Amino acid sequence: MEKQIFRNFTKKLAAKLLPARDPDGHKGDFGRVSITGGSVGFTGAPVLAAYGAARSGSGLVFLGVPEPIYPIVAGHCLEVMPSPLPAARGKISKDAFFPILERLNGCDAGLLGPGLGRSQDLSKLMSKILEETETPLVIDADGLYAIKDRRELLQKRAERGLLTILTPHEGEFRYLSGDLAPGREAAALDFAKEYGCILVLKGPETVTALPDGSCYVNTTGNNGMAKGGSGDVLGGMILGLLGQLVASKRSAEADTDKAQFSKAGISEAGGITALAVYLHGLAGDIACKELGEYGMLPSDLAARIPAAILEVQKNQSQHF
Ligand SMILES: NC(=O)C1=CN([C@@H]2O[C@H](COP(=O)(O)OP(=O)(O)OC[C@H]3O[C@@H](n4cnc5c(N)ncnc54)[C@H](O)[C@@H]3O)[C@@H](O)[C@H]2O)[C@@H](O)CC1
Ligand SMILES: Nc1ncnc2c1ncn2[C@@H]1O[C@H](COP(=O)(O)OP(=O)(O)O)[C@@H](O)[C@H]1O
Repeated sequence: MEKQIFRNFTKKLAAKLLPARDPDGHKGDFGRVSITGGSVGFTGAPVLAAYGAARSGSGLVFLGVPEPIYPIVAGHCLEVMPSPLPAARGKISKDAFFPILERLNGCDAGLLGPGLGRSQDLSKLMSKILEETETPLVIDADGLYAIKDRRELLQKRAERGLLTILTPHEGEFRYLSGDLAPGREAAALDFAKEYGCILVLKGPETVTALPDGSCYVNTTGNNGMAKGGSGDVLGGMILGLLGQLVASKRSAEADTDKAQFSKAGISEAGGITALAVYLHGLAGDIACKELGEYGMLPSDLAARIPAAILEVQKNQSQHF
């Protein structure tokens, strides 16, 4: 009988899953991560994602955006390292394939999609990247739209032992052909099993489903987060924590192939993903207490990720 665990994610579990930080660690030990996104009109999404990753403990965060928005994005980046990518009509163009691939291949994890925009060329470009890179990937927002008709690429990555995490809200889940009729948990699990990916179905009580049939149901968050940009912060947080997981495996076993995710590895990645969802909601709850659900912004949430992590760390010292 397959596993079907509907576990409410608690602070105690968060404390257990929060990755330990080596006191002697350097930035390379805490994950190099890459974000690809942005377009004219969507300049905030990639920056919010980048700060979601940076505030979650990433050692190095790279951000690739189309050349026309590069000066705006760079003006919002201090710790994050932005670079301009070839563009056409305000969006990343197909000529960006090699620079994106090269950057991804040098990283522990990549995020594709925040503010990317939509076009046939972008769908082809994203599909080619999914086929070519072995780096673990988080796909969000317009990245999901880009691959909606090429979902077999997810199964192919899974067959090669490559990790892919998808983060749709219910609207995005529907156009990925997800069927919500059986209920959110069952729907997320069906999709994760069919495509061999980790599926984060966002909303109140976000569900993180794993292909092995287990899933986590989140317990944090509030309606002050129902504002454009909150999801972008979450994509970055998942990326940041995933990068740390991959980097820790890389340093623990010198000969580990970062591309291969065993069953145990996927289970760990699922735990880290659910942890990111929990911390994202907790940061939102802290922002809500201070600012209220009307006025709090996704950038306020991103600024409170450190407070959320500290609250979980306090629980670590109480229980372990
Ligand atoms: N500051 C920024 O630069 C922002 C950029 N954003 C970017 O805008 C692009 C479009 O993203 P959107 O999510 O707005 O795409 P859409 O608004 O096109 O959403 C896709 C579909 O889902 C429906 N939908 C939206 N949210 C839903 C929910 N929570 N539950 C059920 N159905 C829902 C919509 O009605 C639509 O049919 C993305 O690339 C995203 O990253 C947004 O995140 C907003 C902020
Ligand atoms: N009412 C709510 N309660 C708890 N969390 C919410 C609520 N509304 C939205 N969220 C969270 O906020 C985020 C919204 O992401 P998303 O729908 O992708 O929007 P966007 O990409 O525009 O930021 C998700 O993580 C979701 O779980």
